[in-house]
Amino acid sequence: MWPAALRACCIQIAIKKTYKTAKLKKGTTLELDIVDMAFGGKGIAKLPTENGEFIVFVNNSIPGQKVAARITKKKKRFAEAKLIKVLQPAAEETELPYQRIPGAPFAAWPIEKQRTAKEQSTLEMFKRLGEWENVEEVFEGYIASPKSWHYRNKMEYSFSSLRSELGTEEESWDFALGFKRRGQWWAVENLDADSGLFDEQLESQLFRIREFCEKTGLPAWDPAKSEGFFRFLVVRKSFAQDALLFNLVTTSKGLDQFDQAAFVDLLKDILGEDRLAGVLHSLNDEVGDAVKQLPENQKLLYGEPKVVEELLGLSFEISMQSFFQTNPACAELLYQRAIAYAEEAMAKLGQEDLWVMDLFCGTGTIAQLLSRSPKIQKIIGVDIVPEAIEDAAKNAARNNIEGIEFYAADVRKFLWEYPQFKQKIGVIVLDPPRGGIVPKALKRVIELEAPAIVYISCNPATQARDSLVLKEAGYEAVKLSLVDQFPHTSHIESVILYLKK
Ligand SMILES: C[S@@+](CC[C@H](N)C(=O)[O-])C[C@H]1O[C@@H](n2cnc3c(N)ncnc32)[C@H](O)[C@@H]1O
Repeated sequence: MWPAALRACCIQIAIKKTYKTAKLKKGTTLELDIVDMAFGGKGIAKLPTENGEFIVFVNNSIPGQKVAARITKKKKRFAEAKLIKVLQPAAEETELPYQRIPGAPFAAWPIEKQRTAKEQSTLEMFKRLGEWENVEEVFEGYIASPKSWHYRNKMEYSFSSLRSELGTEEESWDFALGFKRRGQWWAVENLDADSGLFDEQLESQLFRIREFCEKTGLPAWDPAKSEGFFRFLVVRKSFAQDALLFNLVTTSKGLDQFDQAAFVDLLKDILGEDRLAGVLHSLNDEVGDAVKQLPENQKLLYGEPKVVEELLGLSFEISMQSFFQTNPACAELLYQRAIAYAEEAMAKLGQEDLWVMDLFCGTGTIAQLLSRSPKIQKIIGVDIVPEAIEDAAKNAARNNIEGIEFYAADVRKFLWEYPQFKQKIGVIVLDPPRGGIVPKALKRVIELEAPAIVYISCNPATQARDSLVLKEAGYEAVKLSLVDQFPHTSHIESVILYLKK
């Protein structure tokens, strides 16, 4: 018998496979062992090749998993691959009492593991993309979501006449309502049970909505022909009211055969009248695959077209098309941190009559919270969505807050058209959408010459890119916090305080 060490060594030699880099082509499917994680929820597999180690990044996979993944992009030393299937879960993954959905790829991974992976990979990314060497020194901590489950206040379900079998790539022509299978836009996996992310009462009965719609005889959206009747079901929830607002999006083809009153009755039956805030029906005849909730194409079938949410003692009326933070309990912590950074900057400035700008202000949440500060004389809020600005103005009135100037405008155009704000602003709060700030808009922001910027981002990678530009312009990042607004996903929110040198 060979000694144990020698036996182990021989086994390793036997199973260690060397890959030919030429064979690692786009379109090739591989079985991979995920050993680490990079920013953005990309699992890392390391393959030995004739040229040394070759890295494969697999979206939405976690260390410890064995996966099947297809190469989508190949470079000299690494490739990107699309997750096809988890062949073997990681040892740390747990059984869940929920239906797994594509939007929550890490749900079975303990939340503490998610935290470590998100924290480390985000700091690493800031160092690399943002050239931010001392990031650990200014990092003030990771704020966990107060709720790990049922934290979301909005869901968009899709209808499709192409159903994807759960957990497989098999598709069949069938009436489906749920979520699009990961990585593609045509086939939908039925949601037949609570996903653990949104509203348990609704999701455990969503199948009844599917059955009702199918029985009407009207077709679900056919992604191949770009036609059909049922397209999307968007649901917004208020935790304060404990009520849901629905928007059913259909085409107009067959509208006269659709019994709207019966649809409302079904929702009342599912939730009970107390939990049904309102029902809207929107028409969208465009072929593009976007929800499009234009108010001019909307009819209110029941209740109110809005819900009311409460955050940090203020109350906010939110319409279907306005942005509102998806995880309100965690948003309170995010806002508190952003306000603390703004206040710290204001204390340094030492003035009592500051002007503050809340750019990309949505329904004006941050502007209204800032209005409590005695050091601020004037607040200007800007957002491109007119309904969000209408909501912002109404919300300020509702909260008895006066004097905030809200503008419905593109930030870049606004700053171009109102040059009078240059050198007048003490603190700028920036909270752009996931794509970040377009370079011309960032240039205009820099031209304001504000001594401090508080930049909130739901995509730290674009924030890291913007940080380089801000650094060039003399802004030093002095504080950073990460906030887990999106448990079970690869996403993370970050808040940075920049001071002008
Ligand atoms: C991440 S949200 C932030 C909203 C707000 N600060 C909050 O916490 O509720 C980004 C906002 O940017 C707005 N937006 C997107 N592009 C814009 C642009 N070019 N100019 C102005 N606002 C824009 C969106 O309508 C959305 O309300």
